[in-house]
Amino acid sequence: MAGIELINVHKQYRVEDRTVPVLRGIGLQIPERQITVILGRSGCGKTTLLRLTGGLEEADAGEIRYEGPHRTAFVFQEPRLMPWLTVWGNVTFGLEKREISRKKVEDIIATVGLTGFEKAYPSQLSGGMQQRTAIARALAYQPSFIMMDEPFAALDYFTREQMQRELLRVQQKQGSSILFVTHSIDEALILGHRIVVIENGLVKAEYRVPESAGDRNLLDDTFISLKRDIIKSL
Ligand SMILES: Nc1ncnc2c1ncn2[C@@H]1O[C@H](COP(=O)(O)OP(=O)(O)OP(=O)(O)O)[C@@H](O)[C@H]1O
Repeated sequence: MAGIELINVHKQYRVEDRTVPVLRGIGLQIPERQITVILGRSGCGKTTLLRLTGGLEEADAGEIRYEGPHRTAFVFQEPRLMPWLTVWGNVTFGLEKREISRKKVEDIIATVGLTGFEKAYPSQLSGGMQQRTAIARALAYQPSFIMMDEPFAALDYFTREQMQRELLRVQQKQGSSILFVTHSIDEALILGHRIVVIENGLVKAEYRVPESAGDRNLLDDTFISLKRDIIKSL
């Protein structure tokens, strides 16, 4: 299976004279062209797992194997846009002209619903629009994987719901490979093709969301029973 494989990954931090073990032997397959959600309580090591998988930090032990070409983009809780650049400037920041065509940038901006705002500055955008710009920037980088760390956590309920639906649509359209961290079970159920529950630095449980789940009505029996199972495992 193409994607990323984590084999017995360990990570600990030192805080003053204490050692804080965070990941204690994570084994995980992260397939391409799907959304894999990492779910767990606050402090269980989700962000650490994402940072290691994305190459921002190194594991103390174990192995992270990338199959195929490897290029990672990140989307964080805050959009982290350059305030002095427009939407267009932010989306294309750091990219050479030959790396991406004008048409492709226009398509990506359209995909995230920002057509007409290319010349706007971050201060002129709502929180949701800023986060859409951050997602467009990640897509423009044409990564093999997008690492998303609670990207909608700072948004209000309605914007968050809308952004989740939009992300699913974008993922389906682009066939993107996404690793998505959240502590919200509902968000995991709305977005995940696979949901991985982390506890005590280990993979506690893995769930596959049935393909037939279609447009993801969380009040469907399938989702209610899946949610019940996840709550039991948390
Ligand atoms: N750079 C660091 N130095 C020391 N300790 C750290 C560092 N980064 C994370 N930790 C510790 O590792 C543990 C896991 O942190 P992490 O941010 O991965 O958890 P999380 O599951 O993403 O939490 P949350 O949902 O609250 O964001 C925490 O106890 C945290 O204090």
